[in-house]
Amino acid sequence: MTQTVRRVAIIGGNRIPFARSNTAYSYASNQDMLTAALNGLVNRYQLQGERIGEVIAGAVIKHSRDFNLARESVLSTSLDPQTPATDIQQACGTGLQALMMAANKIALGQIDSAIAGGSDTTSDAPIGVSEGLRKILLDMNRAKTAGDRLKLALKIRPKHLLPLIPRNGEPRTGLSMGEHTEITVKEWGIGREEQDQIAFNSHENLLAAYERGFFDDLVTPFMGLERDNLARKPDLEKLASLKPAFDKKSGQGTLTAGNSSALTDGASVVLLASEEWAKAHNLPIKAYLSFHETAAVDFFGKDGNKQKEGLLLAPAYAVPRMLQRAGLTLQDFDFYEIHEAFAGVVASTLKCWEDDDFCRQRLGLDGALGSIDRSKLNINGSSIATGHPFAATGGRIVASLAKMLEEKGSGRGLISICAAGGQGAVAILERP
Ligand SMILES: CC(=O)SCCNC(=O)CCNC(=O)[C@H](O)C(C)(C)COP(=O)(O)OP(=O)(O)OC[C@H]1O[C@@H](n2cnc3c(N)ncnc32)[C@H](O)[C@@H]1OP(=O)(O)O
Repeated sequence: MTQTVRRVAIIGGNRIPFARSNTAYSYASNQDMLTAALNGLVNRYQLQGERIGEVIAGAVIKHSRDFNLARESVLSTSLDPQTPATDIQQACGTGLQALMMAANKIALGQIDSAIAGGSDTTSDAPIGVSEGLRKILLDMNRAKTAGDRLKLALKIRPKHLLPLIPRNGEPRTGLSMGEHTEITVKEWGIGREEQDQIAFNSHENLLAAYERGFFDDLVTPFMGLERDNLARKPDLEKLASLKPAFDKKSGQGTLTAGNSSALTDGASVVLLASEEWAKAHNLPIKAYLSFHETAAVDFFGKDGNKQKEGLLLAPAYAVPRMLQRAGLTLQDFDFYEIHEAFAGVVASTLKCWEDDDFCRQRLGLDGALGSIDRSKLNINGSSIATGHPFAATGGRIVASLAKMLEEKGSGRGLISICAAGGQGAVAILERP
């Protein structure tokens, strides 16, 4: 039996405006937000009653009540309830990873249509209870008599009541994403000025994109919010005046609240399909997802490995591997969408590719990949200005890039997303 691989079409996406945590969506759950993003997509492409091949989506910060978040959200929309749904998690790579998995099923002919995306909220982060209290509560739940329950309740001590607040940290190192990035920018000699300029461009580009109506058919208002509420008119002097946010003591810290992505709430989804399905539904194709790749790095020096790598630098490895498979160079792109976890990550990643020694020794190439034309980088803003609801960033980027390619008429765009756990997810979208 032979198996043909089909092209995977991006029809389009939808997201709700992203909100700085503890602001507009303080009382929204992941399910509320993912459902809103899905409903916007359903309305835009008239998918009411449609049985989609599969919905794949996830969240990084989840309550146990979320269960299969993707399925529960599907059941809250007007999609056919016979639409199967799968929940996934790959830290900040979740949205793009969901898309890759859905694309592979379409490419192999297992399904004809899919919706992929994600949702995240740090406003509604689960607060855990201490291990001691958890054990007592479980025992109380199993206790047969009121007396037994009371005996167990009397074991509760003040120390048991300390809550477990989730921390935005890397479990194996105990360092936050920002602390890791401070190490990376020092290693790569990335200065404050370059980081602030990337942040400035992000806000300026996002605001300009909103003004020219670029997001009119990509963003559905939610809970009274019409635009990403972290976007602000940028001011380089103000950016330069902000104090270091993660390295506060050494006097050498360069990451600030201005050049880092902020904790954010939001959700995004993308509709993808086979060409046949798109044609049968009379839906124009914006772009094709032609290549994708993931990579992981040893960021903590397992077994004394001295060649440990920057936590958020895995895309520096994933992109060259993907370029090799695609037979492309780093310069063969009209658009570069590099997720701005921190401006310092964008600058460090670009510097890796410009560095002859890095490319030879770590990537095994014949020489540096070279520079990109920075005027093609994140031209409609990225995570510093929009905000970064972890699992929703992949869908935001894919939907925006597909629309940019549609507007341009033809071309190619590179997506690069770094993720906690030392991982990276990257992809190429093309419009012939
Ligand atoms: C793979 C990945 O993606 S890893 C990334 C995962 N995400 C993260 O790790 C989140 C990182 N970010 C954070 O933890 C937080 O946003 C922090 C620590 C950087 C900043 O948090 P906060 O201190 O609460 O930020 P806050 O929004 O209050 O800003 C601090 C100040 O900077 C100012 N500021 C922030 N951005 C800007 C800007 N663009 N221009 C001017 N001023 C700004 C604020 O107005 C505020 O000023 P004020 O104190 O006078 O009110």
